[in-house]
Amino acid sequence: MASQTQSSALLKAAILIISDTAFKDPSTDKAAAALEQVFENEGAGKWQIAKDDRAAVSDGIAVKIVPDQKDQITNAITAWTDTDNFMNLIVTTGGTGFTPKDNTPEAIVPLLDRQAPGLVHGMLAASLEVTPFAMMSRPVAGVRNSTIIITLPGSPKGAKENLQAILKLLPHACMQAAGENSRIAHAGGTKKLEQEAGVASVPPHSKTAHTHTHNHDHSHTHSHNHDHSHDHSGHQVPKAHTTPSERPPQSNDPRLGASHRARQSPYPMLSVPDAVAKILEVTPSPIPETRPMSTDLVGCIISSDITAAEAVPAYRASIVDGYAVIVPDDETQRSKLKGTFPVASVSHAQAASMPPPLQPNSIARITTGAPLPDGANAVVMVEDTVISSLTSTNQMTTGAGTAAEEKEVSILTDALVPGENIREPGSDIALGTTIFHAGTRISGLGGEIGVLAASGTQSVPVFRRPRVGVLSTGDEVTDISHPGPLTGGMIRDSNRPSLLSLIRSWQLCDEVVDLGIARDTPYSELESKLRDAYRLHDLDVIVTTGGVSMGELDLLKPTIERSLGGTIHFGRVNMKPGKPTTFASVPFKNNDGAEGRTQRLIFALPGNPASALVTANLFLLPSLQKSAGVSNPHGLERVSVRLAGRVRCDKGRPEYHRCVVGMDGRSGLLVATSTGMQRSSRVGSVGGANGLLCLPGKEGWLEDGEMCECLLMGMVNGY
Ligand SMILES: Nc1nc2c(c(=O)[nH]1)N[C@H]1C(S)=C(S)[C@@H](COP(=O)(O)OP(=O)(O)OC[C@H]3O[C@@H](n4cnc5c(N)ncnc54)[C@H](O)[C@@H]3O)O[C@H]1N2
Ligand code: MOO
Ligand SMILES: [Mg+2]
Repeated sequence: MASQTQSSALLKAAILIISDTAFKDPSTDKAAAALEQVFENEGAGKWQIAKDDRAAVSDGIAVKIVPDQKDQITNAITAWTDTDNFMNLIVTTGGTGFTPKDNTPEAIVPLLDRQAPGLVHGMLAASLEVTPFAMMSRPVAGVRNSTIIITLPGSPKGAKENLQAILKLLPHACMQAAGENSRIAHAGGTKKLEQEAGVASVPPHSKTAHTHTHNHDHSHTHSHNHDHSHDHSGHQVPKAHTTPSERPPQSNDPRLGASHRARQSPYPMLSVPDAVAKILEVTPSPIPETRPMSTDLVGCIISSDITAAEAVPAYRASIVDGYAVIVPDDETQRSKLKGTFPVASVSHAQAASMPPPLQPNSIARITTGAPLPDGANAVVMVEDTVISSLTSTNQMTTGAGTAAEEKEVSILTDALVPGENIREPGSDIALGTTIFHAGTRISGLGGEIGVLAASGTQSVPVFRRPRVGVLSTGDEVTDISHPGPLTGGMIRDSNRPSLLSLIRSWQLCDEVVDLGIARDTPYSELESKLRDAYRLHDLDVIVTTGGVSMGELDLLKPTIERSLGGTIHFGRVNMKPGKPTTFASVPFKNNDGAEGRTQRLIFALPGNPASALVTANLFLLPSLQKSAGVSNPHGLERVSVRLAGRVRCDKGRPEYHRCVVGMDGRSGLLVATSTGMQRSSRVGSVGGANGLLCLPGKEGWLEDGEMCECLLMGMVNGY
C-alpha cells in the first residue's frame, strides 16, 4: 500500500529548470532563486522550503536542472511523481517558447493523466496584463498520479509572475490531486488550507468532487461557457458513456470499510456464449490500412482482393539445365535434332540481361530458370547430350585446375516437341490475376508471403491489428526475475509471461506489451498504470489478471468504473474456471488521435493461473480475431474427442477441463487425456494442455471412451 510519508502538514514542491545553458553552468540560472522566493514570501506555512540542500528530495523544495531534452525532462518528472514519496507540485521553467529546441510542453503533455487548462488560463490572463509577450509562451498544466505539474516560462520575471498568479489556489489543488494518498488530507490540515482558498472539503475522486470543483470554478474564476468546454474537450479523463444517473457504478467504493462492501456480487452471471456475444458486440470493427510488403505482415488478414503486379515468370524460362534448341515445327523434320551443334552462347539463371538470339543450327547452354534466347523453342536436358569437342580459346581456371568449355555438343534424342521444358511468361502467376481474396490470413507458413513477394507486391491491403498490453495486479505478485527465496505471501508472476506468450502465439496483434505489475493500491497505482498503458503504448486492449473477485483488494472493477469512467459489460460468467471474468470498455476521445478506433477494451481476468489462461482463450481470442479482421471470429476450433479415462463434471458450473489431445493412430480419432487435478490455482493443470474439454455443469462423470466436445488450444500432439 503506497503511502505519503510526509513528516509535516506542509506540501512539497519541486522546481525543474529546463535549460541547456543552466545545465552547462548552474550559476547562470536565476529562475530557481526567484521561484523559491515566491514560495517563501507568498506561500509561507504551506510549502516546505529547504535552502541548505537544494538537491534534497525528501525535504523542502527540490531543484534540478536538465537540458532541453525530452527524455531527461521525462526522467526528472517521473522520479518525482511515480513514487510513494511524491512531490505535491512540480513547476518547470523554460522550453515553452517557439524555437526548435523548446520542447517542454511536448515532453510534459504525454505524462499528464489529466490536464488543467484553468491553471494555464489563469497564468496567461495575469501575464497578458503585464506584457503581450505572454502570448509567446506555450504553458501546460495538469496532474500526473498525485502531483500537479505546471510549466512556467524561462525568464525569471515571467516565471515569478506566472507562479504568483496561481499560487493561492495551488495548495487546494494539490490536496485534491493527492487525494487518498495525502497524509495532510487525513490529518485535518485540509480544512485550514481549504478555508483559506474559500472552498469546502470533498472526498477525492468521487463524482461529488467533480461537480464540486466546477461549482467552485463558476463562482470564483471562470465563466460558465469556459467551464462547459472543459467538460467536453479539455479533460483527458475518459468518461463513461452512460451518465452516472443512468447507470451508477455497481462496484464497491474501496474507500469505504467492510460494512459498506457488497457481500454478494452485484453483477449478473452470464453464460459463456452470452459473454462472447457481448464481447463481439463491443469489440470495434476492423480498420483497413495499407502496409509495405514485409515479413512483419505474418498474421495479418488481407482486407481487399490483391492482383498480381507482375507476371511470374516475367520471361520465357528454362525448367531444366541443358541446351536451348530450335525444334522443327514440322514433325517429319524432328529427327534433325539428333546431331552435333556448335554452342553459341550461355544463359545463366543469374544473368540480369537477356542472352543473344539463337541462330539456326546452333544451340545455347542454359541453366534452370534462365531466360530462353529468342529463336529457341525448347530445352534439351544435359543428360541427353555429350560433348563433341572442346574449345581451346574459351578456357577458364577453376580451383581444380584448367578446364575447357564445350565447343560442340551432340544431342542424343529427337523426342522433343516445341515448348518442352519451358515456362511461358505468366504461366505461374498471370499478370493482373487475383492472387488473394479479402479475408485471407497471411500465415507464418510462408506461402502467402512467397506469392506476394514473387508477384512484385509492394504494399499490401490488410486490417490493422490491435495493440495489446498485459498487466499483472497484486501486492503478492513477484516478478520472475526476483532471485528468491520467496518470503511471506509472495507468489511468482506466472500469469504475465504465460499470457504474453499465448497472445503473441496468435499473431493477431501488432504489439503485445509487457505492462509489469500494479500493486493493490486503491485507485492510484492501478489507475495510473492503466492510463499510462493507454497513452504511452497507444493500446487498444489491456489484459489484466487478478483483483476481480470479492476481496477488499479486488480493485479492478471500481478502478475501471469509478476512475477511468469505463463501462463494465459483465463481471461474472457461469464457468469453471473463470467465474469473476470481467469485460469493460473505455471510449476513445476525439483528441486521442485514434482515427476510426472507438473503444478501448479491458479484459480483467481472474488471478488464478488456470482461470487466466482459460478465459484468455475463451474471451480475448474472439475479440482479437474480430479486431484483426478474421471474418468469422469464433475463437478456438471445436472438435470431437474420445475420452481416455473418466472425468468428473462440476455440478454447479460448465467446466473447461484442461487436457492433452492426441491422434489415435489406429482409429484416426482424436483422444483426450485429463491433465489431472483441475483446481483453478493449479498452474500444472495447464502445463502441456492443448485442449479444453467442454464438460456440462451437472453431477456425475463422463466415462472412459465417451465422446466429448473439446476446444483445441494448439496443434494436435504428434506434430
Ligand atoms: N468470496 C468469494 N471469493 C472468491 C470468489 C467468489 O466468487 N467469492 N471467486 C473465486 C474465484 S472463482 C476466483 S477465479 C478467484 C479470482 O480471484 P481474483 O481475480 O480476485 O484474483 P486475486 O484475488 O488477485 O488472486 C487470486 C489468486 O491468484 C494468484 N495470482 C494473482 N495474480 C497472479 C499472477 N500474475 N501470477 C500467478 N498467480 C497470480 C493470487 O496470488 C491468488 O492466489 O477468486 C476466488 N475468490
Ligand atoms: O472461477 Mo475460479 O476461476 O474457478 O477459480
Ligand atoms: Mg481476489
